[in-house]
Amino acid sequence: MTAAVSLENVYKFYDKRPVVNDLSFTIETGEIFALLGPNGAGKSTTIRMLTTLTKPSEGRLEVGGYDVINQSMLAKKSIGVVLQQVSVDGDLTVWENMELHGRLHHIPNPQRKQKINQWLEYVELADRRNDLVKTLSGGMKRRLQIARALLHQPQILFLDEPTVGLDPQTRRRLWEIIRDLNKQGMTILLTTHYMDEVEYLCDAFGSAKPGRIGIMDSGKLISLGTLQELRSTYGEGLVMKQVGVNQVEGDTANSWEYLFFPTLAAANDYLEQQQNKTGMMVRPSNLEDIFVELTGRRLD
Ligand SMILES: Nc1ncnc2c1ncn2[C@@H]1O[C@H](COP(=O)(O)OP(=O)(O)OP(=O)(O)O)[C@@H](O)[C@H]1O
Repeated sequence: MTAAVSLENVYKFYDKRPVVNDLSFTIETGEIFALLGPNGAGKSTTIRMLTTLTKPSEGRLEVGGYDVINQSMLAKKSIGVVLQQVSVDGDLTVWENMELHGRLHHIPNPQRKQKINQWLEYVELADRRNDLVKTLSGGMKRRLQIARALLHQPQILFLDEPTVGLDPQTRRRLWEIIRDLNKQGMTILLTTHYMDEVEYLCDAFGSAKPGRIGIMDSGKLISLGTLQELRSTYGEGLVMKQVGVNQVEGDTANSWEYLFFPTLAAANDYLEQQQNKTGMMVRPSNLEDIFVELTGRRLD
């Protein structure tokens, strides 16, 4: 099976500094893949290269089986893109924004009209079709961006931090949409800072395969696998040990040492053997623990 997305030894330099540093991975057709990492890790640059917005300095990138440099028109046709910045035009109506995108992609009438209706219904914006986009909430604008990205029937959807700045209910709504699209067979690559987003979207749901998680830091892919694979690799059981109290801007914060164990039972056994259990606790490990272990810092 052809990979939906593939990167081979990709580099991007800004002022001779590698912000993407020898990145290689593939995403299978129908897979959901989350690229996770702190600010400046190189996630957006990776998406920008895959969506033909920025050229790689070195390496090969393919989307939908097309080389993003030499077959950029075909590559562009196979992808839908939702970028961090809300890119819909506030002075046009919802319908006009969709119409403009449909015309840019040469979708003929009446198919265009039918598709616009279909996707506006899907993201529950049909009743707002005649409203100016600047009157929509942040979540609605994001849903419009998604509807617009889907209009030309792409096989792969790229979402760069799709839920940043949205309230919890709206984030959940978007997660449902993303999950449903993936269930329908859409390949999805998203970037995010949010652990709960990754855990929710990459969970095995229904009969679907769990999504994979790529952790990036300083331009490099430092870990790759399903949540279960990452937990098996780094340890499913965790002992948290209080090692001191930090002064943070006049406030105090506990400082913890994390000890990983292959299983929760092994973590419990370790705790049992300790003479002084003060300041120690055991729990199953989660994605954030693994991230902290790998990068030595927390996400924003
Ligand atoms: N056009 C540019 N010129 C110079 N440096 C850039 C440019 N675009 C990005 N960078 C730098 O590249 C690095 C990676 O940025 P990028 O936006 O890809 O990271 P990110 O993981 O998406 O971060 P965030 O989560 O904050 O969006 C950063 O250090 C950034 O300052």
